[in-house]
Amino acid sequence: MSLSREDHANLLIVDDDETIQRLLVIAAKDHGWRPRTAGSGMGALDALDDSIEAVVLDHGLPDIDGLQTLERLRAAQPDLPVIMLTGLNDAETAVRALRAGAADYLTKPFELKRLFDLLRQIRVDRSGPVIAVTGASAKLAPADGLRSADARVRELLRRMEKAASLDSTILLTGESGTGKTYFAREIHRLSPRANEDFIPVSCPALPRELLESELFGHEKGSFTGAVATRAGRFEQASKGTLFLDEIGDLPPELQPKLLNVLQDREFFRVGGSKILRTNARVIAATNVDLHAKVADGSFREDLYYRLNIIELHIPPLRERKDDLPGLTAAILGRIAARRGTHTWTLSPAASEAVAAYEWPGNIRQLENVLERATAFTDRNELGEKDLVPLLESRRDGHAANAGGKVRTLHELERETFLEAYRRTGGNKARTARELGVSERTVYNLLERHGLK
Ligand SMILES: Nc1ncnc2c1ncn2[C@@H]1O[C@H](COP(=O)(O)OP(=O)(O)OP(=O)(O)O)[C@@H](O)[C@H]1O
Repeated sequence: MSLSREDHANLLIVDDDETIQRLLVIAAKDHGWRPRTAGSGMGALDALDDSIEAVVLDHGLPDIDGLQTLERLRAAQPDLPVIMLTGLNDAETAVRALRAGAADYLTKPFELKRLFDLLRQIRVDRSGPVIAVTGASAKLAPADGLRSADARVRELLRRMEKAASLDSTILLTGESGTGKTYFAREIHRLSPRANEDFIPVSCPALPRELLESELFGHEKGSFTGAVATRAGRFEQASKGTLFLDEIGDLPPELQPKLLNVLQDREFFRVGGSKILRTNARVIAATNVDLHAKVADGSFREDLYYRLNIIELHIPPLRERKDDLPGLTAAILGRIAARRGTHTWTLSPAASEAVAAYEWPGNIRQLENVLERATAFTDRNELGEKDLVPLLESRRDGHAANAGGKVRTLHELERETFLEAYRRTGGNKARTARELGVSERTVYNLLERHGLK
């Protein structure tokens, strides 16, 4: 183990190859860093202290490997950005490093310039309040959602961008309305498949037989109503991205079929006997705890691990309140652009009300509230009065018997439905779950009460 300790070092270089160590030290100094070196995983842990701003970590180390070192370093300092150096063609390690929280990875041999560009960006990210992610997305116009004032979300964005280029299956987790679909589209947009199709499929929206046919296609005559042969979404998305929303609702009968297609890329159409192949990249999303579903036997463990190659968890809005001003401005800008009007600002009191609220329906609810608040004002500034009545408390709305007046069943249904629908920020799947009905019933209710 070689370990050189310099006071106030801010970059830890971990590599057992002394030539590379020396090279990196010289380059680091040239780029204004104060390097410290370690030649092993345990050495890296010894060398870590609060002054270290970032780590460059080789995977092939003599004692504990780079991934284990990464895990221990991040357990010691959860926000520590680590750039992993992996071997050529070692995509698996790269994926595992990103899953374990690496900020980025580089395959050896790499250009020093690329490494120090990444390190510079890490510094910028850490010092600036609102930044755009680097790399592929920087070449495109940075989307609103790819900015964050929250360190945890910035890290997520970096991992997301990296994962976009890898073609691996991704599992997006997070509460309803946190932006899983939005992120899935962004991942597709940042991926090499950007010019191909992005095909979303909502698992609970269809009954089992139709979902199977939707995903895998069917042969003519394979069931009543199958009047013609139809290609499924896996075929259509073969060059692009297939987004499986609410994957936790995938019926048990379809889980083995999805597992097969993820493992072997092969499947049959419903009623078909010809093996078909697909190259679709799969992004799945869930707002339920799939672990718990595995534990209670309603979701296959092997499928869970197949889907969860890279997990990206989007925190709820109440845990990233620093992002509220940026998201509010972005959403207001979007509404203004759509309506062809000026945009709006929030008065200090309105901003405070927004910040104090818990946003159970997350970004979708924020969007709905801003849509409604801006619909009825001629002013450029939204005040507390424009917003507060739209921020419902969970206890509100139980007006089934308000004023002792007897309601018709139709009215009660409408109120109960609307309450759940608003509380979930207009999310149909979650409304369905809250009310214990199917998602199709939610569509019927919207229709029946003239809310479509
Ligand atoms: N980062 C963001 N910036 C701006 N708008 C966003 C962002 N994330 C999400 N949104 C908007 O918030 C709304 C809800 O997002 P989205 O549908 O992606 O959530 P979701 O997590 O997929 O919800 P569900 O689990 O209910 O399907 C969308 O209209 C989306 O455009």
